[in-house]
Amino acid sequence: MKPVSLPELQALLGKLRISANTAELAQAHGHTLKTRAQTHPLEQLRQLLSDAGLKDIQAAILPWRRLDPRRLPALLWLEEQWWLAERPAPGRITLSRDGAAPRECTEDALHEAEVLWLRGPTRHSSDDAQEGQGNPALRMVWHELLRSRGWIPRVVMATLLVNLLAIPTSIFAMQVYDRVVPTMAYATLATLTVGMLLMVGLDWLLKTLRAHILDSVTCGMDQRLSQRVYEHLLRLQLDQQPRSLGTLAAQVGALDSVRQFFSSSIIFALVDLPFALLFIGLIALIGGHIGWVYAGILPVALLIGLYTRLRLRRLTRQQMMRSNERQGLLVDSIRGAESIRASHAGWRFAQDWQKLSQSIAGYSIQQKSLTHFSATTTASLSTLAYVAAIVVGVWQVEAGHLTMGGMIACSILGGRVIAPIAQGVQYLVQWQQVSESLQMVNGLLKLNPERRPQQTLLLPERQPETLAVEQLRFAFLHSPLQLLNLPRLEFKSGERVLLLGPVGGGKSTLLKVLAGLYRPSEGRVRLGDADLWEIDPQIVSTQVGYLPQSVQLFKGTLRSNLALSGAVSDSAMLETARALGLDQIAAGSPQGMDMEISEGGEGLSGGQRQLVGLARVLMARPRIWLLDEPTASLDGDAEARVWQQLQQLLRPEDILIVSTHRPMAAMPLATRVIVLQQGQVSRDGRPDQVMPGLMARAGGAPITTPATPSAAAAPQQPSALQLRQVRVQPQTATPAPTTSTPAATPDAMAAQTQE
Ligand SMILES: Nc1ncnc2c1ncn2[C@@H]1O[C@H](COP(=O)(O)OP(=O)(O)OP(=O)(O)O)[C@@H](O)[C@H]1O
Repeated sequence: MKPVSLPELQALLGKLRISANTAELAQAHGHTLKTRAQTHPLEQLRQLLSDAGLKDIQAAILPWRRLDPRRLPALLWLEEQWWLAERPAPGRITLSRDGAAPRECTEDALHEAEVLWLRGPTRHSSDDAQEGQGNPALRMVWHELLRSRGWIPRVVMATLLVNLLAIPTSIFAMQVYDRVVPTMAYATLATLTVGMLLMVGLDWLLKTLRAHILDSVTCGMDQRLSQRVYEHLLRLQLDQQPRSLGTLAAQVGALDSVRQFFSSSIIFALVDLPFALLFIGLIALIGGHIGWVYAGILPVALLIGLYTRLRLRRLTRQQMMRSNERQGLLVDSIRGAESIRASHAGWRFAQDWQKLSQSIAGYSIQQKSLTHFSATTTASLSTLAYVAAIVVGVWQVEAGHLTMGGMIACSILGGRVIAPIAQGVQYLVQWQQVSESLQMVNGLLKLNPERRPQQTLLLPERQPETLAVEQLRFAFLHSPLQLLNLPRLEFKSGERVLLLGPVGGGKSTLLKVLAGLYRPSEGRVRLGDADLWEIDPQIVSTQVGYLPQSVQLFKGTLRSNLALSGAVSDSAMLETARALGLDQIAAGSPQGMDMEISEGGEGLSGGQRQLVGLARVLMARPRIWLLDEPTASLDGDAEARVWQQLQQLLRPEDILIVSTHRPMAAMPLATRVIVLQQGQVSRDGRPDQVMPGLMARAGGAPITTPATPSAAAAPQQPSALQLRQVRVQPQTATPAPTTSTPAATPDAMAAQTQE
């Protein structure tokens, strides 16, 4: 493969909207060709991009069949030349290169091609969120805020009265200075004082009432908002879920600051700010030119707020990103404490933590100093405004336009102007933080839910006879790797399928797609006659049972973990627990089935966790059973028990699809074997057609496997591979033979399937 040609690279960068300086790129290209002529084109490209100042660009070279075509444009190495490949429409690919006429071809024609794929700098979630689709988080907060509007007039009224009470206070001061002090009129003073006491009492009452109303409104709102975000998280299309736990947790938590900001700022905008303007008018009425002093500080304060906000923008973003990373690191280190300890990797994690903390601290210091700058500048500005008001007041008194009392009243009212202005500056500064939080929540809310809202879902009454995929392709969001490419694969009623293949071959991914957990990037999954994604997920989950490769247990009891959805009778649970040997765990605990399980299933062994997961599927008795490595953590006896149970529970019309690296133990059940390699079916047939070839390649003696369920009792030959004792009842009524079956190791299976 030759080094990447410059015109095609420039064209690709242009298509990807990665701005590059043409001269620098050309210079870097020439330099790389000279200095790194012997290195791999990918290495050359990385060096070239780095020399041209293009940082954070991901690059990968992969065979065409591994590329998710939706990730085009990319460069293609075809016919000993680099081409720019684009996909104007599904199934259509256009190829172009400098000096050649563009041409169109089908995806199949590119089978031999290699792809050079580039991806621009990872954008911050907020950048994504700003694109087109509006601001769902903001809409949601406003919707909840205005949902029961009854609280707004009450709070506005209370705040209005509290503000109005400032007027009597200033009038009181004015009267005392102008009337009481010159004449020593104690009766007037007493009346005014009683009046003021009443005002203070009323002020206290109103403020308490307002706080109470606001608290109860925001508590209810908090509940509803967090519930909506959490439910969205639960309904999220699983293949789109962010991989960083830190980001995910932060996205859910970010709503809090948004809500708090809006519920307090709405009062500010509705009452405090208009009142500040009203008070400026009142000051102008009483003190003439003093009003200008307060009117003047408004724009200055606004400028301070805007300037601080602007400066905070990048800092807040960076600080949040680092905080999310640190959160993710914390979660990882708690979950992986054993591995960290065992590998003596603590120092590396501590180092990462230190780096992140240092970076967060750096941003925090800058952030804090900016926030302090705005707060102290506004405070100084307020004092300056007060001094200026007094100076102008003296001048006004001298001119005979203002009394002494009027001047005092103006300074009291001035306090009522300055407080909201200072508050407004803080809101402006806070808004930066809040808008970042909003973008984070948006990042989560914009991820697609499993089913479209308002989608009319199908509710098929008949049990499905088949499960099939058609023209299926699957790739994770933002990944160029096509993990599944299956033109057609059908599973019929009564089939017992073993899914084999090397590590990373796509077995788990296929099972998740079949279970409706991952949505195909292209193509369809058909459950019976309907598209699985058109069927109500409740129906899908009753018809399709899925056992994940690693079973997750949750904080609670053994009972609550077994009956995760709560819809299982006690007798069914006990029966299944007994059949799988789980009753022995319960018997070993004083609380029996109510024995406590900690977060993440701590307290149970790996095998026991797997049994709990299996029990969940067994109790659900689905029509289609999708089991991912169901016995990987079990010993021989437990494994045999599992297959026995499955054999008893499976109805003749049920479909069983099992992914496994230990196929021989499950062989008596199997009626079909599929080998999946790099997301494609490399073999598919009856066990007696597929297995001998596989075993021979794996270095084991060919074995006789049942072609049909009735042939399952046929004794099997032990191979040179690892021997495993299992006792499995054949599917027929014939007595169960005790078989010594070889278990192919993952490595062996990987070797077997190399074409
Ligand atoms: N969440 C993910 N994001 C991106 N790639 C993933 C993700 N999960 C799995 N993959 C990739 O998908 C490919 C197929 O993985 P999968 O788990 O389906 O393989 P498998 O055949 O079940 O392997 P194993 O036998 O080890 O369980 C792997 O190359 C893996 O790197």
